[in-house]
Amino acid sequence: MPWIVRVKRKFNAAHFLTDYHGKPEPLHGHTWTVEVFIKAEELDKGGMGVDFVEIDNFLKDILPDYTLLNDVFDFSPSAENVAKGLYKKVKEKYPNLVKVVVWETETCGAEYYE
Ligand SMILES: Nc1nc2c(c(=O)[nH]1)N=C([C@H](O)[C@H](O)COP(=O)(O)OP(=O)(O)OP(=O)(O)O)CN2
Ligand SMILES: [Zn+2]
Repeated sequence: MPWIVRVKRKFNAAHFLTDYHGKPEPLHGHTWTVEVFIKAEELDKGGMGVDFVEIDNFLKDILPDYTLLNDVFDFSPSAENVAKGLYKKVKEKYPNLVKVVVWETETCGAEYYE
């Protein structure tokens, strides 16, 4: 019986879409929220699938906090593309990753899975 272990973390970053309805968007920032979903097929003796703290520390290391996302990624940093970029990174560490959800605001976000 599988479980999905979920961890959410916020980061602050600026970005602009390089082609927003035909022209570059003005530079602006968001407090982004990232949530990762990792499948656990079994639990350890303590009842954990994957330790929240370990995942959170990993996210802390890799999330591009206080950056310009256009400098970090070689694609237009939409929520969709940021979700895909982060999925690739998290998947290297956690092969059981199911999906990554990225929220630009409280109400607008995108998720990526394969
Ligand atoms: N599918 C997507 N749509 C949009 C994305 C995206 O990543 N994926 N991104 C943007 C912009 O980057 C932007 O974040 C939208 O900004 P926002 O400030 O919310 O735009 P508003 O005009 O609504 O601004 P207000 O502050 O609410 O006036 C757009 N779309
Ligand atoms: Zn934006």
